[in-house]
Amino acid sequence: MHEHEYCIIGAGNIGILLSYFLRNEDVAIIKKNNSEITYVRLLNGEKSWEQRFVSFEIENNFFCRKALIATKAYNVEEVVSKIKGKAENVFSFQNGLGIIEILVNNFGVKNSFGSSITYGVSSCGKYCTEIKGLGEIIVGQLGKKYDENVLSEFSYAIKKGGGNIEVVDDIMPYLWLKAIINSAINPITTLLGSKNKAVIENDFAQSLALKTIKEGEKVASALGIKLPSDPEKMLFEIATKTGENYSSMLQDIKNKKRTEIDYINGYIALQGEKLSLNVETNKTLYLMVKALEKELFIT
Ligand SMILES: NC(=O)C1=CN([C@@H]2O[C@H](COP(=O)(O)OP(=O)(O)OC[C@H]3O[C@@H](n4cnc5c(N)ncnc54)[C@H](O)[C@@H]3O)[C@@H](O)[C@H]2O)C=CC1
Ligand SMILES: CC(C)(CO)C(=O)C(=O)O
Repeated sequence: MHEHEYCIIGAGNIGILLSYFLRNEDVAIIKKNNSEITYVRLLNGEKSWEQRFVSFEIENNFFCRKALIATKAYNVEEVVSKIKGKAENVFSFQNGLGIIEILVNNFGVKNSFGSSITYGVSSCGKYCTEIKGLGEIIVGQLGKKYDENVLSEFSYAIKKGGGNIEVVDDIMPYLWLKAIINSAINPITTLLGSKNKAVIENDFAQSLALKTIKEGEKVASALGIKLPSDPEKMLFEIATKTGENYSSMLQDIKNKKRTEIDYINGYIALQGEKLSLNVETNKTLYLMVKALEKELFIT
């Protein structure tokens, strides 16, 4: 049986970024199929790094003290069903909402950790990822820090590997803040086929983005979630900082891959509807992106 301190599930962009920060720890990479991972590679400006890791399939017999789920949001349920009983503490790194709840339902609140990542990484080939924008990892648990030891071990290891990380008391407001920003940038740039800067430079796109954000703020507030910063201000900051990038949703559509819209605008709209709030803008953006996926035969 494989036993490791860290298992990174998913050797995509975020999985490789995490493997880089944790390169000196006891790490295994868990992959989807039996394709051989000879090494993973990360490009950071002029610098390039590559390393071999122990890797095996999720069906194998293993036990991990910390399992880091680095798949897309729509793969989390399946991953969780496959690692139940094989992992002690489980971390999620997905954009969007409703993910940490899946962990809590399966591993309990004390062993579930959520995060919000503002690094920007994109693929540069098989098992290769490129850092496009520096950011940070904000990590925490639901409501409060239940396991300070696990949080500090993880944060110490990431820092040692050169990553920026902040541990917070309750991760939920951070997850909502990031999701509200994504709810404005991602679908609008996807539908326009534009870079992120379109939501600030195109005045029509900007007013749609601000309407979307206002709705998300209303839903969060009705749920009693106090956002850690002003999402409107953050929209301008993030769209400026990542202005030349294409959002992950637009990249997914360009690559004919499923988007995470269900976990962003879809989730916000659903919560808003349950509270009888007007969430028409989020609902419309959700339906437009789902319609686009269908037109492109993406399932
Ligand atoms: N790329 C970025 O800059 C950022 C991404 N995120 C979030 O991180 C998450 C991951 O994004 P990326 O790394 O870009 O996606 P990706 O598509 O590059 O990587 C996902 C990986 O998970 C693997 N996977 C799927 N199911 C699996 C299974 N059952 N077992 C093992 N591996 C499995 C896939 O084969 C793929 O290699 C997404 O939710 C995204 O929104 C968050 C912040 C920034
Ligand atoms: C912050 C932003 C919008 C950067 O592109 C992002 O998280 C994404 O594309 O998913």
